[in-house]
Amino acid sequence: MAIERVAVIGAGQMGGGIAQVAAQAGLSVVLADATPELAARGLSRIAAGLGKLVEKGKLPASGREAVLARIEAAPGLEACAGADLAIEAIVEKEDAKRELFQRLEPHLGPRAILASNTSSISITALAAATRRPDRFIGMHFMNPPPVMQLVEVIRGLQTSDETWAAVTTLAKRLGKVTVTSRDVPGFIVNRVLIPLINEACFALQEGLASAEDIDTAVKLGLNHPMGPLTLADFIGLDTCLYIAEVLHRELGEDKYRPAALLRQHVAAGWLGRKAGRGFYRYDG
Ligand SMILES: CC(=O)CC(=O)SCCNC(=O)CCNC(=O)[C@H](O)C(C)(C)COP(=O)(O)OP(=O)(O)OC[C@H]1O[C@@H](n2cnc3c(N)ncnc32)[C@H](O)[C@@H]1OP(=O)(O)O
Ligand SMILES: NC(=O)C1=CN([C@@H]2O[C@H](COP(=O)(O)OP(=O)(O)OC[C@H]3O[C@@H](n4cnc5c(N)ncnc54)[C@H](OP(=O)(O)O)[C@@H]3O)[C@@H](O)[C@H]2O)C=CC1
Repeated sequence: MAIERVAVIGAGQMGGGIAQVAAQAGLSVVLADATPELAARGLSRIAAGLGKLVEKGKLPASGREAVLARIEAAPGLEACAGADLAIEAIVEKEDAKRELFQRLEPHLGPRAILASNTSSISITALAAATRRPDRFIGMHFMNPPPVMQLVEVIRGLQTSDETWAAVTTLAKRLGKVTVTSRDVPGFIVNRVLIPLINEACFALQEGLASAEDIDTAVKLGLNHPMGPLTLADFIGLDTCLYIAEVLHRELGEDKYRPAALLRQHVAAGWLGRKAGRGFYRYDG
């Protein structure tokens, strides 16, 4: 089935980025969040991101307007009616996601596909909470979605071949490279990344070196674009903790236990760049 109209639910850093990518590829997009303010905030972040591209001469000003015109920012879920695909990008909590899908489904047509951008939660379990488990799939974009090439496609036990083919084709139309993962906690990327970030938190907690030196060592020593603590701040420390908890609980091995320092930062509300403070401070 061809996908022309996409709804993105959750206008945070990922939802906004996914909406932007879809609109840049010519699709019609609804960006929904709980309140008008949150939906509008998502849209203004997209406008700012596109503005950077105009400044760099990579997009004409008219192109920016055309992309923005394809995105409707909406409070609530009613505006998602008519979507061929709904991509959920709300907080990384299973209960919240299940509840959202149950509220969303009555607004969608019977053939619409449901996708979750979850970083770690079982697609099979989320699918089972809906009435269309065969048309449910994981579509995991990387942060920031407009820049990163990869989309992980995660098949739940019930995902049909048709759903997989439609979503993989769409991801390619969005200019992304896809990999397909089985539905195992953390999938591919976070199975590898979150233990790295968590280990950096343990290293900091143990006083192995300063945050700056841990980051510089990994950045320059391994040629990563960002050190792991900077990357954790960029992802959001709450999101990193929730993913680490899923890995620990579901894979059942002590090696995945989240560092106490990570828990403490989240408890303090130091959630990273989006909160103005994480392992580092971000002014303005
Ligand atoms: C947690 C999970 O579940 C999974 C995950 O996502 S894990 C996290 C994965 N992400 C990463 O690992 C990111 C690592 N960091 C990086 O790759 C880089 O630091 C970064 C891309 C984030 C920023 O790179 P940078 O060079 O410092 O920034 P910047 O120069 O502003 O942007 C880089 C390019 O992206 C483009 N860009 C930035 N924002 C953009 C936007 N909103 N829309 C379109 N293009 C954008 C810029 O135009 C620029 O392009 P050129 O190089 O061609 O000029
Ligand atoms: N950050 C990252 O690097 C990546 C994250 N992801 C995944 O994407 C999803 C979103 O992450 P991210 O964008 O970083 O998170 P953000 O915190 O930036 O955004 C989440 C958005 O969803 C809203 N929201 C939260 N709970 C609900 C709810 N119950 N109903 C409706 N809206 C809600 C939030 O509103 P409010 O601000 O009011 O809470 C916010 O606007 C998570 O599943 C995460 O694991 C995937 C890849 C990378």
